[in-house]
Amino acid sequence: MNSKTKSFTERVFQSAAPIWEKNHLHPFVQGIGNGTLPEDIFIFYMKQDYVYLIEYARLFAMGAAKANTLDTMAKFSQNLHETVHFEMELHRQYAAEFGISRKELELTVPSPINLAYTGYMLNAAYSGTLTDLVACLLPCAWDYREIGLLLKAQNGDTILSNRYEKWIHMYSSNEFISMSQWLIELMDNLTKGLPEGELSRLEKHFLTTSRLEFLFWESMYRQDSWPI
Ligand SMILES: Cc1ncc(CO)c(N)n1
Repeated sequence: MNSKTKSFTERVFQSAAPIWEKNHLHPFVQGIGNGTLPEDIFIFYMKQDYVYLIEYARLFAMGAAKANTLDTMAKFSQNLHETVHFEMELHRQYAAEFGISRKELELTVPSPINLAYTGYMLNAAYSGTLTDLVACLLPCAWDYREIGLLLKAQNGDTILSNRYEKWIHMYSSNEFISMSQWLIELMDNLTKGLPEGELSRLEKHFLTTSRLEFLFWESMYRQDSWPI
């Protein structure tokens, strides 16, 4: 297949495959799937992910501001709403189970990798186009969907007795799947006919945030925070 017949998302799905495979096999991800991930590690992650999602939601708000059509603006606004009221509710529920208040969640100090990840995306989004913004966002939404579906398929009915069932349920839900599908289609529409120079810049964003996803899993597993 040459680059004329391959869509941008087909192209990056292939080039990011080795990174995504590492994400899917990561002991953190596998530990969610089979329920063996230690609770203290999961709590550390939930708190970090909560503040990550505040910045991720901000990217949707910026997407609305940069949108070129009213439909696109409406979709970004819907995704912002769903992230804040639906996805982050998962974190608030787990936190409540673990006796962590909403305030404490919100006051979590982002770890170095967390800050590197959101900082990279925010910088690309503030200084770039809507297409740069979506190229950065896409691996977050798309690979979580891959992980949600994979863990569901790998673990069958045992998921029902898994303490992380709600997490798996969230990322394999119809709402989450259709949100990431919309981003995939938007990305293909935005990149249609772009010159190779621009496509490779956008691919770099996609690969960088895919690698940051890996580093995020890795650093949460180790519970990395600031050394000083
Ligand atoms: C780090 C990270 N990436 C992606 C998602 C999916 O929204 C998430 N919750 N956290």
